Amino acid sequence: MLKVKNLHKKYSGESLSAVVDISFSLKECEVLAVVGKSGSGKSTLLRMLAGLMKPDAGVVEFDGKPLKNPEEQLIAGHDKIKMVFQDFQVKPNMTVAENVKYKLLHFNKEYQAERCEELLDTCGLSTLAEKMPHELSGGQQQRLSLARALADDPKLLLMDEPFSNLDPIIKEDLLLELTEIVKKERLSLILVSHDTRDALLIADRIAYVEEGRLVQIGDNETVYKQPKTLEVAQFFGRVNEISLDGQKHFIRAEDLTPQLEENKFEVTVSSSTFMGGVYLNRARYSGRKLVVFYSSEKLSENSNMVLGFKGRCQLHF
Ligand SMILES: Nc1ncnc2c1ncn2[C@@H]1O[C@H](COP(=O)(O)OP(=O)(O)OP(=O)(O)O)[C@@H](O)[C@H]1O
Repeated sequence: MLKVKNLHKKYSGESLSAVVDISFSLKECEVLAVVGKSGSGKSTLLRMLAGLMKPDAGVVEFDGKPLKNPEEQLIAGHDKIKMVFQDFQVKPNMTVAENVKYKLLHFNKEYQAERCEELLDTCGLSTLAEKMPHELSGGQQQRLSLARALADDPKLLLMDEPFSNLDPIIKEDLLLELTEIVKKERLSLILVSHDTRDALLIADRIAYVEEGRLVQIGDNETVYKQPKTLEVAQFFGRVNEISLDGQKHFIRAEDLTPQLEENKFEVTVSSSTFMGGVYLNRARYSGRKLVVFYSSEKLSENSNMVLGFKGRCQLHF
């Protein structure tokens, strides 16, 4: 449904391009997370996908037709592509239900009432229908923004760091609810995030962007287990660079195991920090080289132990 071909964008006055030759496609009902470090070009890409920013080069095709850029039409954007903004964009003087109905004004009263009820139910707002926006919590306001976006009957939702200002558990719940809503409404979703947990939680595929370039796109497990570069690997968690017998091995912290009889080496523990559920340990080997690994028990400082890793856990770039 969405095809992105060789997109390029450089802001005037900037020496580096914000988006460099990005191409990918998105299927119907697919959820794609675009991840990358701050300043890597994620938001710029999303704005071009929404038709809110003109690319310097390249095309965005939606349902087989090139997307019009803002200079080619009176109101920027596309009817079926909806960007959900973080700053809520709700009408402060209307109730929750009125806020949603306002988006349905061009329909008859009966359909308005029916669709409004359905959307409030979908977004978990039924009991709050008569509340004013200022009476809602942050999460509830985000749900209202979503309900309003859904009222426009989009086929593709675009979200830039949704729910980022909420508590982690509330955010996690909302993201899971969002996947259900997206499935129920048969929508595709592109979500921008710098948080790998968001991406793994919600996406079918992950796109990793670095310095404006699409470094890797693939299903979640592939991107995690077979990262194309060390940067992609490190974005998803701590990676140890271990030199053993003159060879370099890249091993995730969770794949370094005490007492394993494979690829073993001796370390001295320098710290063991409780992280809730696991301890994060730092240790030295071969003099001063650092490794990081997890354990279920607290380890004693300066204790010596043997760590190992399975050959199949090695990351190859
Ligand atoms: N309006 C602008 N004018 C000039 N440069 C900009 C503008 N907006 C973004 N940039 C630059 O373009 C690059 C990409 O920015 P963008 O906001 O797309 O990255 P991002 O990955 O979304 O970052 P973050 O995760 O911090 O939001 C950055 O170097 C940024 O400084």
